[in-house]
Amino acid sequence: MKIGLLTSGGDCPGLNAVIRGAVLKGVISHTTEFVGFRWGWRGVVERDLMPITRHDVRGLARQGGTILGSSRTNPFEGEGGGPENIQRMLDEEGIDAIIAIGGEGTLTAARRLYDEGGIKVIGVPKTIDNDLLATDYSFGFDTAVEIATEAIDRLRTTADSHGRCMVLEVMGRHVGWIALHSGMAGGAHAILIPEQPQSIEQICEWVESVRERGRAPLVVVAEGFTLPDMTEAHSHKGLDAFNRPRLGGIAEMLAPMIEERTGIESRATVLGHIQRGGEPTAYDRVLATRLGMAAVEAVYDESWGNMVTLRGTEIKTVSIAEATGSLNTVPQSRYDEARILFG
Ligand SMILES: Nc1ncnc2c1ncn2[C@@H]1O[C@H](COP(=O)(O)OP(=O)(O)OP(=O)(O)O)[C@@H](O)[C@H]1O
Ligand SMILES: O=P(O)(O)OC[C@H]1O[C@](O)(CO)[C@@H](O)[C@@H]1O
Ligand SMILES: [Mg+2]
Repeated sequence: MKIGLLTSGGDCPGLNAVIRGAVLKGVISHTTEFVGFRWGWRGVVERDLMPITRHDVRGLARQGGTILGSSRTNPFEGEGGGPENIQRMLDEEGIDAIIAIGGEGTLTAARRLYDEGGIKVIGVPKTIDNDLLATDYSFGFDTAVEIATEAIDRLRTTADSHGRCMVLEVMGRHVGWIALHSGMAGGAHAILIPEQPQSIEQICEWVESVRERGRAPLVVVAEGFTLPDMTEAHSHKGLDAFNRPRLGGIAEMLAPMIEERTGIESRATVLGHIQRGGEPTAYDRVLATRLGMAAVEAVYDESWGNMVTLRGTEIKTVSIAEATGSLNTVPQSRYDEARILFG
């Protein structure tokens, strides 16, 4: 059995741990050979691959990024794209199956390749945003929350020194999980997420009540948050490779609005890709390793078109089609719980 691995979409701490988990499981429990496609689906379409041995994955569990590289290439486009060309390439390379590690887009593409051309593919979900419905948690999320929480802790001391209001922007294109968890962990005085538009008046009310108690207000905002009069998330950095607006900058918009209305000197910090870089936490290393191992088992079970997933504490297999239908948004009850701590 020869398996091709690829990592696609935005990178995420834990991708290398998945690769290591898969390779060790395959080599130790079976006699699997592995190759890696470089730069996600681009490596599939352009036949850019490299062998991966047990030696190559040594020490990888703690290494951030992905040794294979990633991109947002569409596997249905280009000369070598589409199920027929891909199947021909797999046959010529002697590759029996693909394990695609990626977010909702990557997994959707994987499922289409299976549905439309019978490509033998298994998915592994990744996203720091934790927005995939079929998995209770995705690896990378815990690491991002740790980094954001550390940022809040650091902002708090400088905010206290100057009596300033700090607005920290974290990632979260469609959902506010990183903001919610880091905000709760760091004791933020307001958490603003895409699922819950809030008026500037309400935000300022929270900020002023913090000041009245003699504290320096700390607001955490997800990049996808909107004020009620905004029709889409704030973006001023153009489009990404898949023609979606690059988000970022809502904190820089909110901080002067807060300062103007409350008279409290305010500062914005955009955490950005720092949340996606560096070593994964122990939790993410374990989760990613288990998912990598389970993906290899799913290949031997011929569970094509499915992805591995965390359900409670168990790793299960679910249909990608089911998994990518809608997003894992922050439920109202979780926001209401956090809201008790605001102001
Ligand atoms: N419906 C689709 N059909 C075919 N290809 C798709 C589809 N959706 C996405 N893709 C391809 O998969 C690539 C990866 O998707 P995307 O850029 O959304 O990353 P992702 O895997 O969802 O990770 P991230 O969490 O960073 O968004 C896209 O750039 C696109 O080329
Ligand atoms: O790496 P890029 O293309 O800037 O993507 C950024 C996006 O990727 C994510 O980090 C993960 O989907 C989002 O939170 C963010 O909007
Ligand atoms: Mg995506």
